[in-house]
Amino acid sequence: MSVIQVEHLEKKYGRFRGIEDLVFEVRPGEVYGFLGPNGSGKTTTIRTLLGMLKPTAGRASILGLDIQRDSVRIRQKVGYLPGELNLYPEMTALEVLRYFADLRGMKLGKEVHDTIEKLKLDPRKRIRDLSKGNKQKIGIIQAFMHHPEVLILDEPTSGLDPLMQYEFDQLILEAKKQGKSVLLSSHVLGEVDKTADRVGILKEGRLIVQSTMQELKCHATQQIEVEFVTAPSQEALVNIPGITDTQVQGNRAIFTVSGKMDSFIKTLSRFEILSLRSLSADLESLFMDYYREDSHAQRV
Ligand SMILES: Nc1ncnc2c1ncn2[C@@H]1O[C@H](COP(=O)(O)OP(=O)(O)OP(=O)(O)O)[C@@H](O)[C@H]1O
Repeated sequence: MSVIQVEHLEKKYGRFRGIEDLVFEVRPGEVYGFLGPNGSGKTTTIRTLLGMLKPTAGRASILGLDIQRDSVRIRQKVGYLPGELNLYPEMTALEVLRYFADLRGMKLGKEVHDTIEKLKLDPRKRIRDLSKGNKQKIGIIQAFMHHPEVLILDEPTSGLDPLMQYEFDQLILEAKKQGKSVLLSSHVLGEVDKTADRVGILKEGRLIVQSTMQELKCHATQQIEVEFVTAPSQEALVNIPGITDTQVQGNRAIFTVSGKMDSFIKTLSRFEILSLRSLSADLESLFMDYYREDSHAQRV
């Protein structure tokens, strides 16, 4: 059974499009990266799933509960981080976290204090004195604190520095290890690529692509730097299937490989090779292509 099941969900704001005909699922123990540029409908989807907005068509369920009928029970079972967090400015970080814990009938345990430390949040500071990133940490901690089976996080890492992004990834990977399911929205692929199993890309209210991260990586171009024992002739390196660009300098070459590596590796095996180094896959530019192009292709 899917943990989140979305069937032809639509939300219009009067005449204006929010989301249209959304179909996707989040499976048990899966991290689903919900990606899209500004205004593509990520927040509308999440707010509809949590019963804050009424869908204009379609249906969805979370843990088998209907998003319209059972929204109160859903909210109890889900850890939610809203896109915009409104916190009382005069309270300290710790007071706010205690307040969230009280709402859930729990005490702040050692685990929460450990996370406060890991994320380097100063619990004594007042909300009004905290930076955007530090406020975001409070949002993240409250979403995880009651050990929910499902996490729905709207742009959780906006405002976090790379070190904190790393700590956040560890929290997500730990939750995944415990079998939890996560819907993680972002407008940047790099924010979900260490944790997501699958991604869905939204554009103008519609899902234009669904893919596993593995498959997405297969479609991304990748640069491979090869050092040959003796410089190969230029002719020997042209027309290799899957190679979109080759730069040769002396006995070194950088190949831009698109898709599968198989033909490339087989061609290389004819040469005597000193070293081979993979430069990182260019996922970001693949992602930008999806944002730009009008494709409505659907890959799963
Ligand atoms: N209350 C509203 N009334 C009218 N249109 C709205 C309302 N809220 C959102 N929209 C529209 O719905 C569309 C989707 O917006 P939404 O906020 O869901 O996108 P998003 O992907 O979360 O964007 P961002 O990354 O900027 O937060 C946009 O065109 C937006 O203008």
